[in-house]
Amino acid sequence: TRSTRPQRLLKAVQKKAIKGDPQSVISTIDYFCRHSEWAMNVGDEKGAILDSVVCEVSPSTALELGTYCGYSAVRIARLLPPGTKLITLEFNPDYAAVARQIIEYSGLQDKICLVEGASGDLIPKMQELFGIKTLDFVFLDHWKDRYLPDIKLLEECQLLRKGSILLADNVICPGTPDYLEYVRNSPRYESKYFKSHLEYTKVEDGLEKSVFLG
Ligand SMILES: CCNc1ncnc2c1ncn2[C@@H]1O[C@H](/C=C/CNC(=O)c2cc(-c3ccc(F)cc3)cc(O)c2O)[C@@H](O)[C@H]1O
Ligand SMILES: [Mg+2]
Repeated sequence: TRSTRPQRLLKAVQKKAIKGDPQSVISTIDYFCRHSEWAMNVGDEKGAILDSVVCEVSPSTALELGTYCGYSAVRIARLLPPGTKLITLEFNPDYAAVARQIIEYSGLQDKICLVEGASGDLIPKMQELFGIKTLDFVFLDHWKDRYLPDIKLLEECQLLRKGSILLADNVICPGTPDYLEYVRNSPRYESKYFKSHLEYTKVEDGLEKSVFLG
């Protein structure tokens, strides 16, 4: 049967990227998605904004919702201080399998904990599963109608503390209107929009950075 797009993306990484070199894996994926097949990675333009927020927060505990092929997991983990880990949740086993191989190829497997499962099931178990109290940084890039219910769940599970940073992809395209309305109007968040473009295109998109105020 025909290969899937994530499998073709993985093949391009294994063929063209330098093993153990995260930047080379990132550049190879961006080149493939710009010149061969578009894929829904956060991409290089929004990725640079993601990088700057990760560097600014320098999180001890970081969570990503929606691993897909692992592109943003590699982007985030390559910037994490030694001894810190990114937890990334992915509920599609085929995508998780590709992501594991891309993460391993980049050499960052010791800084990334990829957990297969749905955010709604795993978030309530995070403290016990990973021995964490709260999260310093959360990157949201999974199903757009799940951003709002999942941050409400993070609040309920007391996984956010005063100063926790949420960074959400695609708040314009495909768009997350209910999430935006919530973080921009809730007294519990201070929100800021970073205008950019949909990965590998000229279409407007952006990231929303929200600080939990406790
Ligand atoms: C059920 C909710 N919980 C979940 N828990 C764990 N993993 C989840 C979950 N939802 C979805 N996922 C996974 O996250 C990923 C889903 C991402 C959804 N992203 C998008 O739809 C998306 C879509 C576009 C886009 C933009 C313009 C277009 F014309 C076409 C597509 C661009 C993006 O940057 C996107 O992120 C998949 O790997 C999926 O298996
Ligand atoms: Mg996205």
